[in-house]
Amino acid sequence: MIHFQKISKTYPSKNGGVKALKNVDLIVNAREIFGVIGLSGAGKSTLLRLVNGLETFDEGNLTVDGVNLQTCDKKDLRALRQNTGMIFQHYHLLQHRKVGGNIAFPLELSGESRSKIEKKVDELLEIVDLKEKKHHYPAVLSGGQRQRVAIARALATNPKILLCDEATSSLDPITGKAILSLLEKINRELGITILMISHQLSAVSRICHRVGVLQNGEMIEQGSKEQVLGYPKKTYTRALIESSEIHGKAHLKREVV
Ligand SMILES: Nc1ncnc2c1ncn2[C@@H]1O[C@H](COP(=O)(O)OP(=O)(O)OP(=O)(O)O)[C@@H](O)[C@H]1O
Repeated sequence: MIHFQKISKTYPSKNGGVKALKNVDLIVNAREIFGVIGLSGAGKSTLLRLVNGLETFDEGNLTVDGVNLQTCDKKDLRALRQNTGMIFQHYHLLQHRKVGGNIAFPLELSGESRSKIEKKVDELLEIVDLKEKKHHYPAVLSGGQRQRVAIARALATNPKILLCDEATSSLDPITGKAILSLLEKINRELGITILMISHQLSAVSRICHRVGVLQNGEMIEQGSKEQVLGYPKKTYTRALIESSEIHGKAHLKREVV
């Protein structure tokens, strides 16, 4: 479980600081897919990066699978990072390593034996359906294939949580859907909790169980996907939906009891 309690974060600036997050309360339950939406600059990336300690916060309390981010030591933080995979819009693969080498990288860092690494790499290639590309360099892969490699690499250390930063935003709609289906499968079959941020409401609407809406650093609304996207309470959320591809999608309303 990821538990944000009254989290605030200000970046220093010449004009007295940019308030990126203001008193954010949020619970992401174990094994759910939670999506955070909001306009550019709303604070989505900041919120995501707090979860694995890539960013720090000023006020509040954040616990991730029982680890308190404010009080934990370096050892706890290392363990938390092993337990938390992350994927990005632009994949961030190591260009000089082949697909197998990219997936092996986190395992090499954690000192696993060669035989264990080989076995795990093959297992992960099977999950992301990319066995035949093991000995290819990232440069010769399509965007969707690169994202599959990034997903396999993120899963190498058997994380319980996967953070997705605009994971499908650079992909065409069909490839994006295939990646979303893969994320859904990972959530369902491996029980991995997924926290995703996206400006594509269609991506969030497709796979998330619950959704939160950030506006200027404030979490203004959160609830089930059907509630938030089908029956938004806030004008800001309504405007986001009306300007998106999901506007008018009946399935969001039908599913509300
Ligand atoms: N390292 C930084 N230093 C100063 N200000 C920052 C820094 N990172 C983010 N900000 C500011 O914090 C606010 C929130 O940024 P953040 O990147 O979290 O938003 P976002 O919703 O992810 O935006 P986008 O969708 O454009 O990536 C913005 O006003 C941004 O300019």
